[in-house]
Amino acid sequence: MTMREAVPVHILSGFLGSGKTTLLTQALDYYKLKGLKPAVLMNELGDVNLDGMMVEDDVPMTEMLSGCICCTIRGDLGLELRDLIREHQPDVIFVECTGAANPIEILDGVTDASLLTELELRSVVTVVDAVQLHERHQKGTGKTYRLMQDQIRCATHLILNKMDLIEPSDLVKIEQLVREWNPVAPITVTVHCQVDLSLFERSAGSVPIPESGGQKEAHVCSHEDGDACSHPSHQHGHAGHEGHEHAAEGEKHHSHDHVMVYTHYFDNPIDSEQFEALVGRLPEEIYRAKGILKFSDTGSDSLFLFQYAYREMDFVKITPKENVPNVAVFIGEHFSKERLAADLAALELSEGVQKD
Ligand SMILES: Nc1nc2c(ncn2[C@@H]2O[C@H](COP(=O)(O)OP(=O)(O)OP(=O)(O)O)[C@@H](O)[C@H]2O)c(=O)[nH]1
Repeated sequence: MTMREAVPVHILSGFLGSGKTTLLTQALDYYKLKGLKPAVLMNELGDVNLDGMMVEDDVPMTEMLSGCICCTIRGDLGLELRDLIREHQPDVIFVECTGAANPIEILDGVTDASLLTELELRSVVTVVDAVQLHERHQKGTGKTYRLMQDQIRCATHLILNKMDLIEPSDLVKIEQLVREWNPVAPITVTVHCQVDLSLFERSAGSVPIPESGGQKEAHVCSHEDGDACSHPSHQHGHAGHEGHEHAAEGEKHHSHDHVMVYTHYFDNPIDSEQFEALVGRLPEEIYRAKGILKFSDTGSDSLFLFQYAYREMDFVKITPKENVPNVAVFIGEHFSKERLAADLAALELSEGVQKD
């Protein structure tokens, strides 16, 4: 067997809807333009991979669905990465975490000792939704806020995204906040994640891999209590939160245990205006939604990729090559799935009534 160099791996982290897929698609184009072969491991909480629709067919992609790689399916991460490498021999791999994932747990999976010769973790890039962070900071509490903190702390690069939605005066505050939590990672301020993509190449060696046996204590995060992570590349002890070790695996709490997902499959096309009105009325506990929708009022065969992230709605017309489900995924905390399901079903019902 010929020895290949270890494949560089980049972890894309960031809260739900912050812009990870937006960054990923640009990074893939960047590598392809250089004549290189990128691959993707994508993890989604829901049971359909809608973000995967944004990745072109020539990019090898492994999907880990219906769970979060940072906990429920973490054990499979190393195996999936290894299979991806052996099957496709990519030049670089991007791991897109679910927005609810704590990246430090994924670091654990990626730096598994048995993988050391095959892959090399190069960076953890966290995309920060500046609007969400700002608003949640003003409230100052909540599990989501603490998860965002962890995602920021564990990054080797920070992308402060959605600047078009932020007042310049707030930007200063957000930058200060992020700096407090992560004093070392370079920060890039962006709209639609437009960064100099050579950052992925410059990041060489910034996340040293533990030497043997995984040395898991070197990068374990305590999320529930808002503690700092002791990251291998920047062991930043915060006042009162010195580098710490975690309790045993079974005692770990995950800061996204509270995140709920509801997936709705539509049997029939629905009215676009009624759907928009419904999304406009969603409770604030539902902070992310996406889907592929077939509307009854926008011409024949019109399919739309639907995005909703922190009260911003977006519809893009798509023409998929294969049959795709008519589906919407809703993600949030403590919302009533039954009520949402009933509201969505009512859209289909009212369609039927209109047609009769
Ligand atoms: N206004 C604005 N919208 C943005 C910006 N960046 C991304 N978006 C939009 O935000 C939505 C979510 O972007 P994604 O890239 O899918 O976010 P994500 O982090 O991959 O989302 P999850 O995978 O669900 O966690 C999309 O509708 C994007 O078009 C930005 O800078 N400004």
